[in-house]
Amino acid sequence: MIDLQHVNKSYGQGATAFHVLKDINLHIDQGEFVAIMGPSGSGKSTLINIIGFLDTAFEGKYFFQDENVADFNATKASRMRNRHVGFVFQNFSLIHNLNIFENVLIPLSYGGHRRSEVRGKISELLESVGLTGMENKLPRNLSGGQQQRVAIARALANSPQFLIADEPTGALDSHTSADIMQLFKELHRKGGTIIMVTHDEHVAEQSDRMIKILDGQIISDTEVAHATK
Ligand SMILES: Nc1ncnc2c1ncn2[C@@H]1O[C@H](COP(=O)(O)OP(=O)(O)OP(=O)(O)O)[C@@H](O)[C@H]1O
Repeated sequence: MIDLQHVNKSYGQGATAFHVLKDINLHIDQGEFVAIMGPSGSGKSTLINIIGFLDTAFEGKYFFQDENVADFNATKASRMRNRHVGFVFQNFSLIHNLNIFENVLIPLSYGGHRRSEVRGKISELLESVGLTGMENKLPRNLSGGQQQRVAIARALANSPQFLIADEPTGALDSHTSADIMQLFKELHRKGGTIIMVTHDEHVAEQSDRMIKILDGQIISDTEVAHATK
């Protein structure tokens, strides 16, 4: 599904150019649960920005279901993002003056759905993340873990082909972090494709495949052994 071939990315030009991603070759299939690890500044965000169609200014090829992402213009990239990718961030990125229903509605309204049409869909999404009946609450009245669950429901709203989660447990205590990882594992069991960036080895070990990046290069790409699945 995701196929990066000899991808290079530099910021700036000429003598001041900074080569961030170096000859990245990466294939991710539908249904995989991948963790990307690496120290600060190693290029993880740059890589997931390319994978999630946020950045199309790179060298090399990125085939997403046989289309070369390098050929996308801004309109096409944003359409692909909205249709195919769900984003989950460390700080949840909820809109604070909108209630939970309205936060989950945002990606659906880009897709042209009206509020009345999606009421049932939003209840189902909230149920799937364990937040049944929370529609009318404001984000500030929820715990960090619950806010991340709302963000995950919002990311799933358009039934994306894959989720990109950038340090999804980075702002959570270890107990809540474990709960959120259980939710990701459940989504993965149901067939979801998840690409997660994390600094935390314990979090990465919950995935099925660990990719380590150092100085813009993939230095290892290994299957994670699970005692029980
Ligand atoms: N827009 C930009 N312009 C110039 N340099 C940038 C830009 N974005 C990132 N960089 C540089 O590219 C390198 C890789 O950054 P990136 O954010 O991809 O790393 P990261 O592994 O995600 O780090 P972190 O874990 O701290 O988020 C860093 O040295 C960073 O300073």
